[in-house]
Amino acid sequence: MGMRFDRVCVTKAAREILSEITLELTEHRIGVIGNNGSGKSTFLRLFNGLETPSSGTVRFGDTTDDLRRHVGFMFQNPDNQIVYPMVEEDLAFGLKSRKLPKAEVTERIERVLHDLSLTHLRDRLTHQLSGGEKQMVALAGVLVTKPDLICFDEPTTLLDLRNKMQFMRTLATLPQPAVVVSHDLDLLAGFDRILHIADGRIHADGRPEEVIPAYRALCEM
Ligand SMILES: Nc1ncnc2c1ncn2[C@@H]1O[C@H](COP(=O)(O)OP(=O)(O)OP(=O)(O)O)[C@@H](O)[C@H]1O
Repeated sequence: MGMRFDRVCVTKAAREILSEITLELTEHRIGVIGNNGSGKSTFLRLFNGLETPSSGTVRFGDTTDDLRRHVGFMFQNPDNQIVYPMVEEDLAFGLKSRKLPKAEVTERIERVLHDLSLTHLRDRLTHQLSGGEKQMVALAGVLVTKPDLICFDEPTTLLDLRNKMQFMRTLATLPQPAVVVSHDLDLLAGFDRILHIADGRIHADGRPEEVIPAYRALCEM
């Protein structure tokens, strides 16, 4: 099961931000690259309904509804994602609407904190965390919901080398497919498919060993 974009356009303030995007995405790891302002974040937000197309359709499998239930989203800025004062409360928040038994909520939180080596942050105040710690807590908040697919918008920008490596290990072991927008081209090198977006269109679409060097060459011109 994958995402399908059919002739998707997004227009804002009378300007076309994304134009006629038609794609079927079934690969396990998909990277999205492109210059600032090219439309990458707008494209990614379409995956879970944070953005709606001005025309065209976005489907997960057969459904256009309830994309948010299927698709988890990690924001570029973790402050957009963390809402509760305590880390543990914040992680439980994402599970509230799912009406899970309390024991399962606790078990999921403990497991994710352990897997990300974040157990020491469980009782910390979220507003006192460093940027990188917040980014890791935001990742934990996505993982506890066990989405079918996960979108990451610039997930490593605030991370130090240790946490970046932790993130990369986590990404490598995630069972779900993931779509990652990043300017960190090394992060995407081992991916299955890379989309290069330029001026709101898919400029190139293929294997990283083809698309990334071509993008680098364009940037050097
Ligand atoms: N609400 C809005 N109204 C008008 N223009 C917008 C709006 N949201 C985004 N844009 C414009 O759409 C374009 C694409 O923005 P987007 O954030 O998708 O780019 P991006 O490729 O993710 O950029 P970056 O790499 O800098 O994060 C930009 O020119 C931006 O200014």
